[in-house]
Amino acid sequence: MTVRVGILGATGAVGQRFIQLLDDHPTFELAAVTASDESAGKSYREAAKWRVDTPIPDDVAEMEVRRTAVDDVPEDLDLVFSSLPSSAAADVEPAFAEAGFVVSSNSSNDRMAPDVPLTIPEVNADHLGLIEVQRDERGWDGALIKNPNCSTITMTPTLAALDAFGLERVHVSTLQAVSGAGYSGVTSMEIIDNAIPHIGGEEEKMESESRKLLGSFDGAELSLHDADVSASCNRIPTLDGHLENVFAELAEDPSVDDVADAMREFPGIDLPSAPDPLIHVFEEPTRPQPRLDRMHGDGMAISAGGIQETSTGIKYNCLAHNTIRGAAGASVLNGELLVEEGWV
Ligand SMILES: NC(=O)C1=CN([C@@H]2O[C@H](COP(=O)(O)OP(=O)(O)OC[C@H]3O[C@@H](n4cnc5c(N)ncnc54)[C@H](OP(=O)(O)O)[C@@H]3O)[C@@H](O)[C@H]2O)C=CC1
Ligand SMILES: N[C@@H](CC(=O)OP(=O)(O)O)C(=O)O
Repeated sequence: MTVRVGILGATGAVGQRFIQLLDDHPTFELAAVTASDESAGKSYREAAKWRVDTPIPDDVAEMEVRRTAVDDVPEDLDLVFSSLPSSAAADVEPAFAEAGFVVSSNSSNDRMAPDVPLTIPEVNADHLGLIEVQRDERGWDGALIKNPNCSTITMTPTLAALDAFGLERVHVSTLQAVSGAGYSGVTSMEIIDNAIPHIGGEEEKMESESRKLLGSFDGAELSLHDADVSASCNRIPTLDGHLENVFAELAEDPSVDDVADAMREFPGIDLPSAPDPLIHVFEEPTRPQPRLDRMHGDGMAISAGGIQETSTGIKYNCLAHNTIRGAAGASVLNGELLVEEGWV
């Protein structure tokens, strides 16, 4: 089966990751790339400042970049990935869904909308059922689904594993790579020899998105998980890979081994881009590390380590590649789930 896909915002940092991940994909065939009006009409090679560590695929390099508008992309696209700035995505994505396109988006707008599935396939695939609610409420033939923020997606599979012991409260502190801010997001003068203890909006996203992902869907309505989540977000001078220190309080009192087993055995999913295992648990207290561990499972695995008991529960570290598992790879995996479950 071949699924014809397009990418909205294909020339940007996340768009380039999409192109890298879709090259030689077993199911998805890239049929259209869009960007801003300034790039439209150019070849992809001309329009994109290519910064990914593999060459631009030859066929993509010669593709013409289209305007990001419903009437400028082929009508027969089966699935559209979106990596637009959220300010542009807020109008564009609903217009595509209304016109009948199924949109798998990485942008932050609408992630918390009650009728928009926010999905990590291994954690809450059943939330895709919200598409029916969305179509009823909005009168759309297409659909809009989201993957979470990169820092949220790094910790949430480990929290899902811990929920077997009754997740009650989470404190998390992040050490986030500069690529999360985009190529020009932080200047070298700001970040070299430094750490910046604030990332606008990030803490609120981690606190709300994680509770939606871990929440339950009864077929009509989604309830947020009861856990209290508090985040503190920091930018550090790594290139890729967000490392996070998590402190969790649980209803039960599992041992370190119980927690490690629950993470190791947390089920993955059988989709082309899914890692196996989902969570790689290290015994060494000095792992995971961004440079050494961000490419586990081709950049799609979550790494965890340093699991210890505390006076109130459990603490550990976790890590994921922020622009692969945390961005383009997450949207591609959601696209694969949409195909598998018959929404595309
Ligand atoms: N989860 C994560 O870790 C990350 C998520 N993100 C999110 O992904 C999205 C994209 O980020 P990133 O790739 O860094 O952004 P970039 O600025 O690198 O790329 C933005 C893309 O959107 C296009 N674009 C910009 N404005 C418009 C517009 N008004 N209409 C149509 N197209 C437009 C650009 O085209 P052109 O080249 O012509 O300007 C480009 O293709 C953002 O929402 C960001 O927050 C980003 C990084 C990491
Ligand atoms: N804010 C994230 C990246 C990002 O753009 O997140 P979001 O997808 O929520 O907009 C970071 O700085 O690492």
